[in-house]
Amino acid sequence: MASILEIKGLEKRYASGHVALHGVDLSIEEGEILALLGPNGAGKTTLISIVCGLVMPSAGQVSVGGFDIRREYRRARALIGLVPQEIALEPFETVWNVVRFSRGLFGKGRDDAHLEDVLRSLSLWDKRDAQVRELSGGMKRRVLIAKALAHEPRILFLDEPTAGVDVELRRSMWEVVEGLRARGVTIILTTHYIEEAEEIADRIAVIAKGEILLVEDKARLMDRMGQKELRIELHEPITALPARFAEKGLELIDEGRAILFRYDTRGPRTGIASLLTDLAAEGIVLRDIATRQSSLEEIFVGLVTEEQT
Ligand SMILES: Nc1ncnc2c1ncn2[C@@H]1O[C@H](COP(=O)(O)OP(=O)(O)OP(=O)(O)O)[C@@H](O)[C@H]1O
Repeated sequence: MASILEIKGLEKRYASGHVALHGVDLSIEEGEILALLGPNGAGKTTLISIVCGLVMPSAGQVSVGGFDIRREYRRARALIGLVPQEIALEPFETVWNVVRFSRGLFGKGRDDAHLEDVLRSLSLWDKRDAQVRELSGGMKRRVLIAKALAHEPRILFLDEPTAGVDVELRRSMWEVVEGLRARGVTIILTTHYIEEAEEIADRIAVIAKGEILLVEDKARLMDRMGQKELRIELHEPITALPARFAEKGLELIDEGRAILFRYDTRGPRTGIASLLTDLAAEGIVLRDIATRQSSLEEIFVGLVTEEQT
């Protein structure tokens, strides 16, 4: 599939001397959802701002749909929709005018059918004549998305779409993103909520201290780096694990009612079979066993900590 965004050797040194981006390379395929995951201050907003032409890069190249963001700024920018972190909307303007003006700003001709389609897809059609100030926080966020889609961009940036919103609103934003994906919009979202990346992204890029630590297909990442946990419920609680088990990295949890065993899915042997035999030999009777894949959160924390040590 063709790439819609190409970033090569991107550097940003702010006037303060702070290096916010350090040799970033990234290629985004048309139609995918990429989550740019990183802790506070990692450089996510700086990266988006450069692609959108709001911040000047110190070095490197960025092209959107084949257009260089500096030499062919207008053509590149026309392909991008940006949903900023902060809600900045004119309170007395109607929803309809917000999207109509935004389309006009990009020099696009009037297309009421497209705007209706965008508003309907974001469940805002009934609110088209309402003023922005009358809307709930969740609706205002959706208006920001509608505004960003008004000029028919091919790529949409969502900068921390759910920062500071409650769990319910976060879920409804995820549904909106899912709907946009179904319409073929390429989406790059920044987040420091791992749960968010895990839920909606096709690929995950991890950024820390201005460097991309990895970019990988979500499922493959979880598979490659994933550890599994085996939780063994005991029939009777025990006070301590026999010494030979401590060496295997077993942990006694839930006040002696369960044992936790972490194993690597990539190894030639998991060690589960011998563990179960050994437990039986010690007279430990099992009640139930369950396995769990480690979450992206554990993978992420592992990566960022590895980088810092
Ligand atoms: N205008 C600026 N001048 C100097 N330093 C800046 C400027 N803007 C950002 N920075 C610094 O660059 C680094 C990256 O900031 P950026 O906002 O890109 O990070 P982020 O990953 O988006 O963080 P957050 O998740 O907190 O939004 C930070 O250390 C920040 O303090």
